[in-house]
Amino acid sequence: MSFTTEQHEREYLEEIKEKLVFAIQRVDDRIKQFSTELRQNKEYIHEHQSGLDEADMVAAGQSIDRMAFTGESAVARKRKLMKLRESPYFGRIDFEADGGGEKTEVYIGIYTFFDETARTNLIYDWRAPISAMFYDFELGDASYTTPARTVKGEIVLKRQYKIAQGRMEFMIENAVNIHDDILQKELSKSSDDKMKNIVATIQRDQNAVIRNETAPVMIIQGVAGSGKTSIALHRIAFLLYRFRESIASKDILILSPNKVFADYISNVLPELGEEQIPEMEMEELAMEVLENKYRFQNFFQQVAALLEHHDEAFIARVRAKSSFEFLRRLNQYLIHVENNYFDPTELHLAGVVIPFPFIMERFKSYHRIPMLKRFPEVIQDIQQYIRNQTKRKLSGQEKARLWEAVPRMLKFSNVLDLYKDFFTWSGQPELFKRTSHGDLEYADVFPLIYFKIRLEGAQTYDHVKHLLVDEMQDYTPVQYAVLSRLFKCKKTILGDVSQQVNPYSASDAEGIEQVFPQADIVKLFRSYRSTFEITTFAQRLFFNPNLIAMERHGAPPTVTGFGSNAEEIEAIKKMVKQFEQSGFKSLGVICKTRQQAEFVYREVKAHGIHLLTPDSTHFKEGIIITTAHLAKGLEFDEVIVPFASARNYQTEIDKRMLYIACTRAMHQLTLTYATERSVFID
Ligand SMILES: Nc1ncnc2c1ncn2[C@@H]1O[C@H](COP(=O)(O)OP(=O)(O)OP(=O)(O)O)[C@@H](O)[C@H]1O
Repeated sequence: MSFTTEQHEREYLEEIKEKLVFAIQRVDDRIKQFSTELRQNKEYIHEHQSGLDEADMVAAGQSIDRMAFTGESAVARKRKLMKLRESPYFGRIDFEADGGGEKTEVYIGIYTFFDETARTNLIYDWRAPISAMFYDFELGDASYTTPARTVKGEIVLKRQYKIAQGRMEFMIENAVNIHDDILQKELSKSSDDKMKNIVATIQRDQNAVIRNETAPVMIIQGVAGSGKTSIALHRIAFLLYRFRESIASKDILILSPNKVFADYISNVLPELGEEQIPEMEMEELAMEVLENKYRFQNFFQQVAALLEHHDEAFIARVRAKSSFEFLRRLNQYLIHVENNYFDPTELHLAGVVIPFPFIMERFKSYHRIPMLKRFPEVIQDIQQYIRNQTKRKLSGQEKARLWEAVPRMLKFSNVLDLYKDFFTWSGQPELFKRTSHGDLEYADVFPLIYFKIRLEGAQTYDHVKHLLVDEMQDYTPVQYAVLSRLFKCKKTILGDVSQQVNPYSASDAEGIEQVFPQADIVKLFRSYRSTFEITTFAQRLFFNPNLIAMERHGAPPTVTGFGSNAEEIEAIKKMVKQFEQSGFKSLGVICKTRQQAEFVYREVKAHGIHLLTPDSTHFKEGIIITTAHLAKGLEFDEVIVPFASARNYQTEIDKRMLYIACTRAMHQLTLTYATERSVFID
């Protein structure tokens, strides 16, 4: 790149920064003006309170609310401008539309910056239609689509910039495939904080997912570190921008695996200028739909039970309830119930005989209403039948008799009883068992909810306009059937089938597609998180022939054996100390079980080390000791996996945990064991 080009860009950056400073001043003045007016209005109301009638008070209140809202928007605008001043843009394309139009210089940043004096867009939001070309095309023919039309033309120049604290660190002229240099730089950085935005380096296939506006259900199946969660959050930011008239952050819901993960990703949308979206865990949803009427085991407890004891009967129960076949059987049984469990008898009331076929026919005619909710309709029809015969209204006592007789014609009155009956009907009563505490097993919770929805109905979540489901592999077809009935909105569902924490109960994209046949499936094979060496190591645990590892190199993972656990712990303590001097910012010590994590925590305990358990609600920076289950979705510069011994990692579920733990490492991975190493890393 010529010196003059770079010099020119640096000057242009200064020009833009000046304009930003000027814009910030103007917003500041407006904010001051709003707050003065607001104060004056409040004072006026206070002073004239006695002279104002109710209507005046309401009007004054509304005016204050309006002013406060406008003031808040100005404050938000100022925040965005301040951020832009630090890093105004990261890319530029010069585009010539076909038909001899003018060349447009499109500088792309995290937000729009519109120069009100010149009435031009100085910076385009990365989500603007024209900005899509930055991600989709290199130099040459290009096009972009607006809601109204497709514009074709040519990109004649393309540049990338790294601007931090208002200073241009470097710029790259893109004659060929651009993204790799800057992407490599971004990926090799240390990470000490929560998840970050990736707007400057979104890849083409990722961009297609982010900007997909049409899919009613979008399933993203991607290998570990392929950017699924990042993409899903950028997709939400995109949808909030594209459909800003009809969708706000509060209308989106993310079903997240746990509170730590929810906290870990909570920075991304605010960084992109959007508000955080509401979050819920599956268990919270279950509790809400079941109206807190049942006590049940949660998913963490189910997985812990599977890890701690190899109980064949328990595994069989979990496995049976996670198949698509199970959902099919539930549906078959519901048809059986519909056809056989309402058994009307002839009724004698008010001197009239109501024949049972009439009652049956009325009951069936309401097949669209859940069975347990049909009685009011059927009873009303019977009353009408009697009125037609007797030409009089029924007495209170007669009505009470009807209300007693009709519900009794149904062979059950309680959803849980019916759910238990399902197992008798299917000839497998042994598949229903409560935990040793008398709670429902986790595997029964969503089938029970499914029955509740079908038999009693349930509240729906119509206020949710987009549902995001992360870690899709951990949910069963029945869970998806429940989600499809509760949430009628569009959905983005993402996960990685190799990262199941419960191999007996997991879904892949094709399985989920059976519940959502209208879904678009996208598969991502390029892994960005880990060095080539770490990805290659993890591939030996679960080989995916389609996976593409980043050509980013680092130290090969090490596997170190010790004579005893005590020696192993001493070595881990040393590694933690070394980490503190290493220049890395985050370390995850990832164990198989909670007990092991607690043990390491007690042994290594030192200032600044955090233990994450299923009860934790926040992600912590620095050194974290936790389990593979909880570490899922997180990442660390360095990962230590203790107790990688033959005894500790021997079953299928153990292997999954090991895989999850290893794939959390970005730059360095160390496994330790005492006596004999696990066969999985042999
Ligand atoms: N286009 C990109 N530019 C820069 N960084 C990226 C890009 N795509 C992904 N990354 C980085 O790769 C890492 C993994 O991303 P993310 O956590 O979203 O992946 P994931 O597929 O959800 O991972 P996992 O399933 O293993 O938890 C993150 O550090 C993310 O910032």
